[in-house]
Amino acid sequence: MKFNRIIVIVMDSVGAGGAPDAAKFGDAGADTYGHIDAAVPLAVPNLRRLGLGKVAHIHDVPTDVVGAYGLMQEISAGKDTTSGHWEFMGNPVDNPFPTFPDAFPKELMDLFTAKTGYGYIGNEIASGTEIIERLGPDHFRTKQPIVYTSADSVFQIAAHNDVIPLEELYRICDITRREVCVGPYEVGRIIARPFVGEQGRFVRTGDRRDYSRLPKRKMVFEYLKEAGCCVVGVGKIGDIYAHIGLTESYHTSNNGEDMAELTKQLLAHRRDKGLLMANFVDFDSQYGHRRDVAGYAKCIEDFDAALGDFLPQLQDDELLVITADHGNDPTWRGTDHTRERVPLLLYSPAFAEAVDVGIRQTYADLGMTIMDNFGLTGLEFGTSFLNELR
Ligand SMILES: O=P(O)(O)O[C@H]1O[C@H](CO)[C@@H](O)[C@H]1O
Ligand SMILES: [Mn+2]
Ligand SMILES: [Mn+2]
Repeated sequence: MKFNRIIVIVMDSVGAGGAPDAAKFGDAGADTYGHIDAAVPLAVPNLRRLGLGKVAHIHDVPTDVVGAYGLMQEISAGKDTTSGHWEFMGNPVDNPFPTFPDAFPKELMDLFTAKTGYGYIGNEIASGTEIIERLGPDHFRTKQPIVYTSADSVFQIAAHNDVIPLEELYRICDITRREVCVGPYEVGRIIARPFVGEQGRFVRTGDRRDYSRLPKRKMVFEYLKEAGCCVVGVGKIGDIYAHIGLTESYHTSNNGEDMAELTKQLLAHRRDKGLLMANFVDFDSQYGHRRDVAGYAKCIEDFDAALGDFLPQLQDDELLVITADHGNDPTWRGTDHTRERVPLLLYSPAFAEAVDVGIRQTYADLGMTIMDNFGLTGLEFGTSFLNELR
């Protein structure tokens, strides 16, 4: 089968457990879908119709499956968003991005001050919502940004909009990306974390911005763009792929906006060939890292309901792919991502039968399938599953 448009939805962090190398990450047994469903049985009729029940450990509700389904395994050295996404598009990350379990060394922070002109408070491993409440008074008093990291390869910079205006925060992040976090300090992402409100009730705004490091290999987006295809990113896609190879990019603030924008772009691109891709971040940022099981379950159910309105809009010449970039089991220890396999759910109204595409050995199988669909070559990693679809 061939399609004119491929629509990829990444449900950020909604893994299905079972990664063979999970123990290397301290995650043997982690299972985002399985553990959420064990706590709050999920009502997800649309995902089930696409075959979710065949690949995730969720309670058994007999359903007529209309999609093709499988799982994908990650080969990248990391379990962060960037590694997962880049691997989708043919660029697995060979060396782990640097992490800083003891916070950033003085040498790096001195460089931060020299290059940005700002001091800093914090410089610790922290949860973003907790650290802004705790250091809020210091932040207002000193006017310095709050710097923190996590188990991921991230340099996060939080500032209240009244202390450091948004554009100034972005400027600090941009300098940090280009001139501070370089060489051995080349972290996966610099993240701007603006917030507003009163002490005790601070809220982070949707103006978060991620500054990705640059990929070392050419990825699917660039091949598509060169071939004259549209490459439309929705949500964090532009940031995650360092704005390379996109023909259009639409920033959004939450899952609801993602679905609305994706639907709008689908309708706007009906005459084009190419890729539309959205990353739905709320699962991860609002619930996974917060270890909020009930909230995560509700978020999945809300997504499923929105999917119920999206699916009937698809045409025969369109293929929908729903997957995830890593796990973030909200029942697991800590507050970080978990190494897991991810579901691979495929659907087109042109499908005649449900097909099991098995356990894919790398996320790059998705990218290779997209290349195959558009008759492109050049990607080093991945095996296409296009011929398996019926
Ligand atoms: O606690 P917050 O600020 O949400 O940070 C989380 O968001 C980062 C990027 O996804 C992760 O590394 C995790 O630390
Ligand atoms: Mn992610
Ligand atoms: Mn995350």
